[in-house]
Amino acid sequence: MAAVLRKLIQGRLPALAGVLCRRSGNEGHLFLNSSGSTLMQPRCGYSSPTESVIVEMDKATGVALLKLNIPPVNSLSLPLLTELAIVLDKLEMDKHCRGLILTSAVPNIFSAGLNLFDMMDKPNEHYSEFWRAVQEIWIKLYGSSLANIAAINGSSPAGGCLLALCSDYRIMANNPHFTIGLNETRLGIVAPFWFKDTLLNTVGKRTTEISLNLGALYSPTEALSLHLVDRLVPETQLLSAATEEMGRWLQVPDHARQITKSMIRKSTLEGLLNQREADIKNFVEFISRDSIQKSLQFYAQSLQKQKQHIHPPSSSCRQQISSVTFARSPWYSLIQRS
Ligand SMILES: CCCCCCCCCCCC/C=C/CC(=O)SCCNC(=O)CCNC(=O)[C@H](O)C(C)(C)COP(=O)(O)OP(=O)(O)OC[C@H]1O[C@@H](n2cnc3c(N)ncnc32)[C@H](O)[C@@H]1OP(=O)(O)O
Repeated sequence: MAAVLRKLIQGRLPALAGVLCRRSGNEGHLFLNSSGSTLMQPRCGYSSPTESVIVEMDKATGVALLKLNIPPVNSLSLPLLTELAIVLDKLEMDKHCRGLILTSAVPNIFSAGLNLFDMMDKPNEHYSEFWRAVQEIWIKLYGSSLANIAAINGSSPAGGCLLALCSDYRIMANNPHFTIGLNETRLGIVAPFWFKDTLLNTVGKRTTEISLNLGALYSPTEALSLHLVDRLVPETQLLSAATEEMGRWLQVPDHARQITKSMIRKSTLEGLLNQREADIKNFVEFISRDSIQKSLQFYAQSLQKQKQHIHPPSSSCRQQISSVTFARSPWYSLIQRS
């Protein structure tokens, strides 16, 4: 396949060769070096020593099922991001692997997004390392050469939603208790430009404007209507639906699908690749501000207080979910106090 890609890029798509050469530090993904040769490392196996990331490889189909497994909420901590990066690299380098289904081993939660505690009360060096790891996962997933389907089997706020948005296709369990969206503004923080771009590429400008400004979290039905997800299925059918959908993606020859995907995503990826260090600097400067730290602390405390004061939603009533979500906002805490 490397030879085919080389030929295509050198012969028929010369414009791509220059564009795709920049990510020499991210071997095995959709990127080629300037001479057109692939940057993939020798093929090797993979494993997840701590089982935070469970990988089940179907050798017959070449599809890897990757389950995030950090109870209680699959929050994306520095160790989890690091482990996930290693697993993604290994899958990308596995010549038998053609597709990836991303899901969660934790009931009712896909991922709660970035670990709040990695963004609170830490030295700047930690923020910097953490943000580089977040960038790395986005680059690896959004730029993956594998066909990638998210089987969203639970709530998926903020960074959890971003993980799902990196996939080529999103199937969500149709459970009205689950929510999905980029809710950063509700925490008093700002989704970085590449979160915004990933959403924009998926749902368009107007929906992005509304969703990001309001920090909206959507029910599965709402998410479907906005094309934030592509399909809803009953929870029990999620994995079979994802596997069936994967079959459709794998009917397309890999090289054609990969080059098409890279053409569509490369300018968005380059947006970050061209300014990673500046983006890290911005993040560290932003997150270490006293006002932002206070917002995050309010928010983390409000999550914990919910446990003491609010019973978990017991009916299928969406309104209840929305009010719980809003009640978790630091702004709500402030309103309550005044
Ligand atoms: C000049 C300007 C330039 C601008 C530059 C911009 C630079 C960048 C800015 C920064 C951007 C940063 C981007 C961040 C993206 C994120 O992902 S932030 C994280 C957002 N996540 C959330 O809001 C989700 C919060 N969690 C929930 O809503 C719920 O927990 C849940 C719906 C996921 C699950 O609910 P439930 O099952 O009821 O569990 P809980 O009891 O709520 O939680 C259990 C347990 O987990 C803890 N927890 C929850 N979420 C997180 C998390 N994200 N991180 C760490 N821990 C979390 C929760 O506190 C509970 O802990 P205890 O058991 O009480 O100890």
